Amino acid sequence: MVASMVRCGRRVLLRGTAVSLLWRSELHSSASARSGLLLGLHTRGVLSGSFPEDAAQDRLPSLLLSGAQTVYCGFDPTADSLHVGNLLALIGLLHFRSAGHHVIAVLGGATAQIGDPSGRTGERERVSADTVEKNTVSIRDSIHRIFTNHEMHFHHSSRSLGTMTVLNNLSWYRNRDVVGFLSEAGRHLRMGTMLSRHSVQSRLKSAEGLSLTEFTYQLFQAYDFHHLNQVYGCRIQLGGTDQLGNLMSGHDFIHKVSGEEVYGLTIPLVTSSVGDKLGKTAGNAVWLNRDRTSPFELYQFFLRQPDSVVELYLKLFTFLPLAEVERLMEQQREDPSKRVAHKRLAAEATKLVHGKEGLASAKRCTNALFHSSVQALEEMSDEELQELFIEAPFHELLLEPGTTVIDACRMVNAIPEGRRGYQMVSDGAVWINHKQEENPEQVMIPKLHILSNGLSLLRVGKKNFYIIKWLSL
Ligand SMILES: N[C@@H](Cc1ccc(O)cc1)C(=O)O
Repeated sequence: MVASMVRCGRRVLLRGTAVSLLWRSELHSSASARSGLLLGLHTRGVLSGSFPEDAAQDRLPSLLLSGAQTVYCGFDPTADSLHVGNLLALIGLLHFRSAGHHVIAVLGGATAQIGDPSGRTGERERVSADTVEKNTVSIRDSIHRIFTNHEMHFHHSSRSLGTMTVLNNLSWYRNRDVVGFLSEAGRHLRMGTMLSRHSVQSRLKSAEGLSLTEFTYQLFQAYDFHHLNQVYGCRIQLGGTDQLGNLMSGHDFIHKVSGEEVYGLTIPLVTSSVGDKLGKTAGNAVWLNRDRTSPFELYQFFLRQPDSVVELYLKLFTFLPLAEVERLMEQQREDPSKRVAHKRLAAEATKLVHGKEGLASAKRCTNALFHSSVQALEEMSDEELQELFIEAPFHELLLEPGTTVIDACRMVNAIPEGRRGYQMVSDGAVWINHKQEENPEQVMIPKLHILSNGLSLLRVGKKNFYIIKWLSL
């Protein structure tokens, strides 16, 4: 069993007293709408630390109370979809937006081509400019979708939301000449400090080492922060705990250029007990784009989480008030077999990522698969059915009058040829639309064997599924 935990949650506990004092002072400073945001996020576990470390004590809370701030977080489009691990950073931005602050998601069209060495044991394979561009489009869409879902389903307060902007950092590097950039920007970072970063040190010590390209990464992320500071007045950057070095470089850079105080806030990296990033166990990443991970799979991923983490995940991955989380946990303790907490977690997270329709699809698929519901099967679209039975071959067949069960099985090569196949059906190995069918000569009957959406779900043995879409002339 994979028990999960928030890795830097431990760090928070170690420094517990100091940190909670830091965030608590914000609560005392004002009762205005934005008060308690940092404390609230820290209590939920969404924020784990800040840079400068003592800023969370008074300067940062006062800044947040002084008026709407601009907060940013960056994502490198090295794949065509974000994954569950990135969801927490988006949720962090959404909390700030709900509190009336303006948020910017930066897509690293430029930085994805450099490759961030933070948290990586080896150099990334180079991603071509074309691929990065395609990835950027698909990730931009998913970020917009998630922000819209949040606005529609999770922002219940009368307070107005801050703005949300998605930018691509390639737009400010595309026309920069390399000599100009190095001679201007490069001067604001010191080699000694850059070399001391954990991401650099750990790689320098490894057999693979670190390329110059990767080493320059922190300069780019620092410059991004500076650019957003100049253009949008952005003074806060969010990032995973592995981003701390990059957040510090941004802080140093801006401090050198303008003397302005800016802040970094870290979000815990959620890892499984075996140390994998959340959702990346056994090479099976859980993605936020439907064509990679269906709403049903995402729903099941949260549903399957061990009991030990469900409370934490409700705080991290949903916007439910803490009192509601507590109430759910009480119900869960009363009757753990009902899995109320898991179900709510799965529903909330799926609705955030895929909207109401996505959640309905996840539930339909769950009913069709695990509760053998024919009605759910009947309501499913071709796309859903294929998502559900990812491995199952999909066949489009012409429905001729008199087609029998054995004909259908043979047409999709579900059973061996000849006598053996015939015997398998008679022995009860074949199920159509969740009903056992033991008569090979039985004619395929509409409504029973063929659902009103023109589909038949054929199962041979325990888990060999075949989807047939019947076409009639
Ligand atoms: N370095 C970040 C992504 C990022 C890119 C550009 C930025 O300006 C900020 C962050 C990561 O790998 O997660």
